[in-house]
Amino acid sequence: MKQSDSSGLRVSGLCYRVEGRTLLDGVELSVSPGESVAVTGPSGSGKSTLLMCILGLITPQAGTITAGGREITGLGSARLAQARRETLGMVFQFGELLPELTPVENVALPVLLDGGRHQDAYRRAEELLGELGVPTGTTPTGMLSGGERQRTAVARALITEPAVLLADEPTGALDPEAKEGVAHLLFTTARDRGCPLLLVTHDPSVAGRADRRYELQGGILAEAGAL
Ligand SMILES: Nc1ncnc2c1ncn2[C@@H]1O[C@H](COP(=O)(O)OP(=O)(O)OP(=O)(O)O)[C@@H](O)[C@H]1O
Repeated sequence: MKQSDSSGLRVSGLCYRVEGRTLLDGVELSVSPGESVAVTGPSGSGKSTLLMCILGLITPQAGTITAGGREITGLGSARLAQARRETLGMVFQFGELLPELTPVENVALPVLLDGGRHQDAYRRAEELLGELGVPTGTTPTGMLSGGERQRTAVARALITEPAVLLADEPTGALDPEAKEGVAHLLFTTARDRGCPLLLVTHDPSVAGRADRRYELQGGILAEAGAL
């Protein structure tokens, strides 16, 4: 894991409005290294929008975001893309993997795209997939089970040794057994690697695994049960 400073992930005064709707209204959030935070809230309340702001894929109207000691907000597009690649790991609901590539190829891809050595990228991808219990043969990723695909997505998020791990409904497309496996993997991985985990979910049992739980509603992020 690249050394993050003690701040982990820090979101301060974050505001995002779109088409006259305020989705984020002065959101404050800190996640320490090794700590996990789950965000729940009604559909359309802006949970994914919060993650998109942290990823720098959309620009908030106000506020600052610091990840691993690096300020994400206010960077130009090239430096933002670099900061995203080096600092943030993201797991999406449907993995967002290339189905025709093998799991090793999918996991190695971020390193190769960043100019890393082919041999190192493949070796590290195989190691990670082995640790996470995914077959490393020649089977295309699209033919794996849903749980194996999500484990591959977790491995891909981890290969760059991100300072912060983000997940948007990472178990939303899984059956109950696979869901438990992937949720367990995400939370233990974050804790064991000392990586802050910010996870968005509709699933109370997944949210219940987090160290802290928040609800986003009407633009306000508050501790679960406080709204
Ligand atoms: N660029 C945009 N233009 C118009 N509306 C937008 C834009 N971006 C987001 N929205 C709207 O903002 C709202 C919040 O979307 P978001 O995906 O963040 O919600 P969510 O809480 O993650 O929802 P879900 O739980 O259903 O995934 C939605 O109503 C969405 O349609």
